Amino acid sequence: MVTVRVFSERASLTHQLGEFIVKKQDEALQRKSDFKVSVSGGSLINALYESLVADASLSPRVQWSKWQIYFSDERIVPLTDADSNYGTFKKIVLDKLPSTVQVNVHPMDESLISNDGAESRDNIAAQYEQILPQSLDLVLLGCGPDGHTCSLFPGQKHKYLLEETEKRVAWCHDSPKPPSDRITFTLPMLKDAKALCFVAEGSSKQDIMHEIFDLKNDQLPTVLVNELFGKKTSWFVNDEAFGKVQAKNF
Ligand SMILES: O=C(O)[C@H](O)[C@@H](O)[C@H](O)[C@H](O)COP(=O)(O)O
Repeated sequence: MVTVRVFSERASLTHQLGEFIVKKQDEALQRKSDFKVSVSGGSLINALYESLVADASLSPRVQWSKWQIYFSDERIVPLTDADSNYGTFKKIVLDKLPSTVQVNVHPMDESLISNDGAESRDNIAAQYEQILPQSLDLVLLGCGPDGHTCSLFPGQKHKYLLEETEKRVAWCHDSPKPPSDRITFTLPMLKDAKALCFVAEGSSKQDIMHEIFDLKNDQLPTVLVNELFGKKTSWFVNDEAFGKVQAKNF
């Protein structure tokens, strides 16, 4: 059973998303000295800016210096490339913070990119796995119109990613969403996280929301996440994305 929150106003969605994240931060900081969170790419990053930076009632409650920030998936490009999830997060969120704020961010090691070949790609994933904690306090996720999350894509060609039981970070090749070369958290990494949170907005997500929440097509990575980790999984969606969903219980 997942928790789904549907909003008609963008400002309410981003505010409640921010409240949710700050609550997870505060709970983590009651137990220990830092808050370990991972971020995905795509439209989520703009929502995070609205929630955590632009929202004047929430931004003072974000204890950035205690955050350890990782990436749920990353495109294998230099960190300054327009396609880099780290680069986008830096530009949209981190660069907007006052210069006095210190944040601990853990991007992919870009010095490993120049070597070609499968072995080196596997090594980038393995090296990223090395720097990850055993358990993240919160994993922030997007959902693509094909039902992917992180860089776990549906379909036979990418089944190896969903079938991974050992590696916590894997190399995703031939991604249907460019760029084609990526690293991604796998299900074992998501399994050990304390909480998972999806954000999905807009009419381009209508058909896939229907497939996820009404048809529960278990070939979709997002449905697998809901089924395997439902209790700790929350969705923040808007009316437009949820326009075709009939289900009332999730
Ligand atoms: O690096 C990536 O491509 C993302 O991490 C990816 O998994 C994203 O979260 C979804 O594709 C949703 O993106 P949108 O919200 O932009 O549709």
